[in-house]
Amino acid sequence: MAAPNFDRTELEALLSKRFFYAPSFSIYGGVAGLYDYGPTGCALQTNLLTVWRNHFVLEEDMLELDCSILTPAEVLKTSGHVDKFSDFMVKDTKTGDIYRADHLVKGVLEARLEGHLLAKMGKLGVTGGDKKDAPAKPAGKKVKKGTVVAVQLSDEVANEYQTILAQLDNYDGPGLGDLITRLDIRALDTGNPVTPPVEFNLMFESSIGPTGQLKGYLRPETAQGQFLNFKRLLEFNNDRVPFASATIGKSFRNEISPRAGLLRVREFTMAEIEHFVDPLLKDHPRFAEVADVKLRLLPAATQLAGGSDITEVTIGEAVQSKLVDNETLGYFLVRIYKFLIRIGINPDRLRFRQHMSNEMAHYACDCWDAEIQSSYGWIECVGCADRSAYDLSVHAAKTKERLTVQQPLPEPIIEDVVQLTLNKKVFGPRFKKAARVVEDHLNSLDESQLLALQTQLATGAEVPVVAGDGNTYQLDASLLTIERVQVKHNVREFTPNVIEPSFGIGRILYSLIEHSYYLREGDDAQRGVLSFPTCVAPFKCLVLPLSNAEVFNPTVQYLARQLRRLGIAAKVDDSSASIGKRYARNDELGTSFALTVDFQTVKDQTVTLRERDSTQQIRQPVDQVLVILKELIAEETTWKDVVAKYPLFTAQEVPQ
Ligand SMILES: Nc1ncnc2c1ncn2[C@@H]1O[C@H](COP(=O)(O)OP(=O)(O)OP(=O)(O)O)[C@@H](O)[C@H]1O
Repeated sequence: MAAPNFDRTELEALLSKRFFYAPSFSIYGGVAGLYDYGPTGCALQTNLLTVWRNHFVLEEDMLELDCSILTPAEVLKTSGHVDKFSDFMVKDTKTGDIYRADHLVKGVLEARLEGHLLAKMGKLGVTGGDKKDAPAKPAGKKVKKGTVVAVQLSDEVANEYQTILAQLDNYDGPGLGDLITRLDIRALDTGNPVTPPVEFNLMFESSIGPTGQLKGYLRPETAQGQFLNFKRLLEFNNDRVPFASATIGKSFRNEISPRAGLLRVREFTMAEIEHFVDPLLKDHPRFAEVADVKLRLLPAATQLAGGSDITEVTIGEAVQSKLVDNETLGYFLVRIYKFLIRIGINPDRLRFRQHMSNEMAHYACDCWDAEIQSSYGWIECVGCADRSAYDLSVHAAKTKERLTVQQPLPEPIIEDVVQLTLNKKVFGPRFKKAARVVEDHLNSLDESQLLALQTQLATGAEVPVVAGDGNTYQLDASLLTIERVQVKHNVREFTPNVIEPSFGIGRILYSLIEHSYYLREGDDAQRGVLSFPTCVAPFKCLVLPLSNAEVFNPTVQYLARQLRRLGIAAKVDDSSASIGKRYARNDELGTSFALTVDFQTVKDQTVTLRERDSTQQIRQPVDQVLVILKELIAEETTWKDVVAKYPLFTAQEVPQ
């Protein structure tokens, strides 16, 4: 749902005019899901990432990495992406248009509910939907695109639709297929029937090197590079956990149907953290600092009951009641919240949604998405999952590298274990080339399986086993011994668990733009303003001479030089447009402050300083204004404090 009076078309026109971002390759017709950032969007993204680095990497003492994007297939096979990183798609049976299955179900059910609402109000409504957002037409009826047909549903059916929508992320492919058949879900744009859902892997495939033999993929997330460097990172951190690594970089996903601007693209910047922690010690040393922070939570249980009501609790309470699995996960939820608020996300349009069981990877023990509400609805912008020991374990098993922590124990521990010892003199000659595969099979047996084998061997019989190559081998008691022994441990060895906050920067950036946008009454028309907090504003200060009269040049040049020296991103606008127009232009860019040089400046070396949102101005000597500006940008003072200290300068005193 959009903010009141919000018009996305107007905002998109502003973003295009002020070159925040634009479709890539547009003069060749463009490619869906690929965007170029212009000077304004680039500056906004850079500032957002600077805040991110300060907030996470510096504040939490994280180890930043920059790893390869091109990834050998073997790595992503081991991580599970080759087999499971997919979404379900359906095809319009007549036009061949492709839809992501869950998005189609959502679009159709939402349109039916909207039609139901209109019918209840006794109206035939027309929504402003365009082709891509067009609600479903009733089966078989020809209806103009963008039209919602008022069709009253029974309360029972309407309730069922609400419940399905609340749980949609919990449906797998077959589940979506059942819904499509049972509810007669049809293509949004044509009303034609669609095919059953089929799985589509989202990774872009490539080959590395000239032979084409080494298959690879463009990485779909930055996490794997961090896991593969775990040993080096651990050593860098003096062999101790917890610690966190972080990466900012591009990821690639061949999205089935990218239709929502920056929110669903095929190439995007991610900022990901992997926090490695002892599985037995998931408390967090700084949890007390955040325990009282209240978050808006949407628990899995609420969604499974078909609801969407927010539970507002402190993170301390949420962890204590086990709603949030552990302190470290809770700590990161608050840190994510604070980051998003800091850059200007509206806290009332931010919630943390817990994953339902089917939605969560089988190895994850708890997962929450920071969802931000925009005109596109509630959109996941940050995922925060406890991935347990999955990633390090699978890479260790595949590569035989020890991706574990060895922790010296204060007191040695004596442990009873079942030990397998091979009689190598007999084992090697007996199995020859197959010795390795039989040994691997035996090593893969757990204690109870080993004990069962020992019982069988003790009878003196030959025992057949099927090894990893699919062949059967005969074992007898001369080949091995299995016994219970006591082992003394001086170190504890464990695979750390990983808590992973994963940020989609483009989604955050777009949501921030929507939350910052408002319209202000101008002299002739309403003007858009992007009210970015100064820390992320693409440009902090505009310098403008009243006109292009020569007399203003020395002060304008002086101000520009001083702002450069202070490291303040500024723009000089000496175009011939009126002052009002130039202010308005910069309000659209989200520029926080403006310095105006006028005839009085020439007389007494004073300039005006204007603040974007209040449009208030003060007038002070040039060097004094620079000091004030520096303090404002460093957030050492606020505009409220400034106007409490210096008299306001009224607009009519600046001729326009
Ligand atoms: N196609 C995309 N375009 C832009 N950002 C994306 C895209 N896919 C994922 N992200 C961002 O990366 C973050 C982490 O990715 P994750 O794998 O958790 O997303 P996801 O659950 O696959 O997203 P979705 O269900 O929306 O496709 C998301 O929170 C989101 O901000």
